[in-house]
Amino acid sequence: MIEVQDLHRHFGGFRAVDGASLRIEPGSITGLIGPNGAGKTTLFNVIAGVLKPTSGRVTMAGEDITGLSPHVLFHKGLLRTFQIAHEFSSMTCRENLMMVPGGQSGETLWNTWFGRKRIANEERALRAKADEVLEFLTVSHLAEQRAGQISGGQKKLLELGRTMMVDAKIVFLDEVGAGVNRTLLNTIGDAIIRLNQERNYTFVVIEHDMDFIGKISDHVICMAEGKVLAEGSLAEIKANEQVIEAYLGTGLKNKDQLEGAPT
Ligand SMILES: Nc1ncnc2c1ncn2[C@@H]1O[C@H](COP(=O)(O)OP(=O)(O)OP(=O)(O)O)[C@@H](O)[C@H]1O
Repeated sequence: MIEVQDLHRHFGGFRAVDGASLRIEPGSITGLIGPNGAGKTTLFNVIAGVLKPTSGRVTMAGEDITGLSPHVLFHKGLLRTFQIAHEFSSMTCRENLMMVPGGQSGETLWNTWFGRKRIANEERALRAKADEVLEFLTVSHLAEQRAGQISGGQKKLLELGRTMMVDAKIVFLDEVGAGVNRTLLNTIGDAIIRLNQERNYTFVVIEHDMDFIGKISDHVICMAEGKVLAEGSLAEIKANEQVIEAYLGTGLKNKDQLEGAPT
């Protein structure tokens, strides 16, 4: 379980996260919603070690993980997805997946000279794992395609695939649906549900698309002005007066987001 206690992240005098407290249960898929500027991404970045908190505490299975670096959290199985870095865009999708686990033997000169056979075995295993991931995500046909040339939605799938190359326990996904067509969004949603049910992944997903949140989440948390405003099922959240007010208060576009109308 991840427990966030009274977390703050300020930028100068501005309180992007302003005393947020929440729990993420193991094996759950939590949808994190809230109007634009609510502090969702900042909260993610603090939990995943990308930003240091101003104050507050984050624990994982009782262990204090506050302020640990993304690298350390990665090895504990907590990760957030990142866009494919520009330098990797000329590599194929398979190669992008094979790059994920750090510390392969091939990385040192010593091993290059003395461990050719082991490196070849490792590479074979990585390649097989990458192909298994692509198959799981139903995108085996992209194996040889350059990552820079696939669609935005396919990139999101590849980002999700990278979490499968390590033993991820908790994955934070930020706006998986932005600019992704409905068919691919369904594929991403199905992959999230299958990873949760078949491989016991825990997910926390930021998304403005309420249909998507409704489809995948078993628990929804709504943030506004850096705080947790309400928790419950999507239906409960949508009916919550404070939530409606928070969305209304930040403009019509945000209200439409809550109702699931096209924006
Ligand atoms: N590095 C930064 N420096 C200053 N202000 C920041 C910084 N990062 C975020 N903010 C501010 O903090 C607030 C919360 O931003 P954040 O991106 O966390 O919100 P969000 O809920 O993810 O919004 P959205 O749904 O629009 O992506 C915003 O007002 C934003 O402008």
